[in-house]
Amino acid sequence: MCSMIDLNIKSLNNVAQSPFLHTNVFPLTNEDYMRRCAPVVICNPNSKYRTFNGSCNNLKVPTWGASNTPFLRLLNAEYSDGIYAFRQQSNGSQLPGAREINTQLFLNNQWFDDDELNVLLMQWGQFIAHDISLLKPDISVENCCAVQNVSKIPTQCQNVIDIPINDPIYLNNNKTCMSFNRAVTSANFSCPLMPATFMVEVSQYIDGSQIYGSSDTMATGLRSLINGKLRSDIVKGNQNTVVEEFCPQVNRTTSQCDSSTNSRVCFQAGDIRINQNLGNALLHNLFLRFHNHLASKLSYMNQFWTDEMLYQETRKIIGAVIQHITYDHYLPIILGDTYTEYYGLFTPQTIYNDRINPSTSLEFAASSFRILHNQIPAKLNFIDTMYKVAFQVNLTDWMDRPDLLPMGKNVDWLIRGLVETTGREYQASYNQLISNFLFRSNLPDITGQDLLSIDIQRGRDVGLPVYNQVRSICGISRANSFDDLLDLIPFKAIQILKTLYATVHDVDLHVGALLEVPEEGSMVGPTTRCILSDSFFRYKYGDRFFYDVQGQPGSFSQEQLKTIKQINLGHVICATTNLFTLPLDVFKSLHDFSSIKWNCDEHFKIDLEAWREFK
Ligand code: HEM
Ligand SMILES: [Ca+2]
Repeated sequence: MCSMIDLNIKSLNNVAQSPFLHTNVFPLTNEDYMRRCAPVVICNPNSKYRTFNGSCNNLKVPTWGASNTPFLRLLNAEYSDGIYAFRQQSNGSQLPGAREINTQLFLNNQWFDDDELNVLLMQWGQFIAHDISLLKPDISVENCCAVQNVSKIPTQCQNVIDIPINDPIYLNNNKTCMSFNRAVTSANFSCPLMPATFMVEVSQYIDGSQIYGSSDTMATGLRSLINGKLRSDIVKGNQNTVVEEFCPQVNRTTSQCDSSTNSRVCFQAGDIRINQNLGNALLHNLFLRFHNHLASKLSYMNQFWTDEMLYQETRKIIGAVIQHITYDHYLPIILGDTYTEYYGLFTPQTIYNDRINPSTSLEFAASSFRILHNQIPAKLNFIDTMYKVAFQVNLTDWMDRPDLLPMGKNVDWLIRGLVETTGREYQASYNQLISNFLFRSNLPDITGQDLLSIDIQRGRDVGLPVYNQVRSICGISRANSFDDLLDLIPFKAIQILKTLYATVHDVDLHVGALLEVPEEGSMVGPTTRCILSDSFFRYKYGDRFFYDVQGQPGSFSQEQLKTIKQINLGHVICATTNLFTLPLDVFKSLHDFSSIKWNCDEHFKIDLEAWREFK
């Protein structure tokens, strides 16, 4: 385990880049934190296991990718004062309001075509997002709208979202303000830097930190310390038979849960967002069960293994499974399979490169990966064993309230719902409910929020570069006029952009990217695809513990790798629920239910023989 520093500054000058970015010039600020504030860390190069916070993965720059270190900037910060104030248009005027943009460009664009892909695909994306990124808003003032008339508006409340007077949804509520809290900066971590620098508060590698936690203390608190298992709540049936296992619960009044909602259940996991919505809470619960299931099997096989060995070996397998599902099953659908293969995101074996910075980029976290917010459905289906929709809930009615999950057969019914409900087709809009009624809370002034406006505003908060600049760093020609955008954005949308922005150089990254039409075979536009690929390239080639890297102290044996490569999300579902059958490709729903003949017992069995150790 690491303690204090051993930072080799020289190695920072020698970074390698992904093949997706067409530039060799990167912001100098990327190194400021490393030079001025990074703690000294001494690593054990022989450790077989990852640290919880991600440090010591890169032995030359041990803090790369660690929790509580800054986001990477691919391009310079865009602030009107060069430091922290929101960007202005090129003619010095204010940018169009984020909500104004949503109402003019996106709100009425929703259509209802379904895809053959299912809602589980969306949910996997969010689960991964929480593994690699957490940018916390400064919520020391809860409702920023309430402090707009005070003589000195608190800094984090100075950029609330204006609601236009003719807003189609909020019109009747006399709402003029939507609360927005700016994100905490490195100054909150005793490291004031200029321009504003933002910190990732989770381990940035794809390592299951949302399950296990991103610090030693958090990880220990989640362990049972018996037979390698995680702490859990067992819900018992009538005859005291064990029926279901859930993540442990904590009191709602803790910071983990929003006490303003009238709900009972508050789960605990490695990531504070576990309770944010039912689908996310569901995946967390399945992975907790999966961990405990694998730990039991390993312990039965290797009875002399200690709790620590069982826990760490299981954690290692779970991290590998998450990476395997992400790179081999999820990304080819999102980015296109020919593309992922061509650019080495989908390869038989990863060669680790210690010059690749594995950190999460701001462009990725504050915009590009959030483009997939457009996959979120308005409603979730709970589907029974007869494949009938037992009931339906609005996703936004259950934000921060996972109460439904431990009731009746809801775990089974919801996972069947995610698998059997077709997803939202790629489109330049978010669904109506998430665009208007996100976090509808009991507070009198807040009738609802708009995720798309928040995403646009968050981009400005962290000083994201404009759309045109990101296009060019991605090798797409820089537009000189609005009409040059016609290569990627539909004509009608460009006409509206002209009414909103002063010039084409002012268009926000999130706005331009969401309007782009995806290329054949991919689910996102070319600019988004470039930034997503850049990040997933970093998380793969910059991770010394990536599951198929060979020659490291913790590398899997060939036999073990073979087993991991056979596992998909279907195996996880079969091992942790009462479902008997699944589609073979678990991210695709089958409209014809009679064709679902893939039995859990036959097709989704896991054999851990490769982990048997002979003493
Ligand atoms: C299930 C529905 C989802 C809900 C309700 C939801 C909601 C949210 C909210 C409220 C935020 C924070 C906004 C802010 O204050 O800046 C956020 C951030 C984010 N979301 Fe989602 N989201 C969902 C699904 C997804 C999906 C499917 C993806 C990607 C595939 C995704 C990727 C992200 C990312 C990357 C962030 C930034 C994380 C950070 O750095 O803190 N989300 N989401
Ligand atoms: Ca992580």
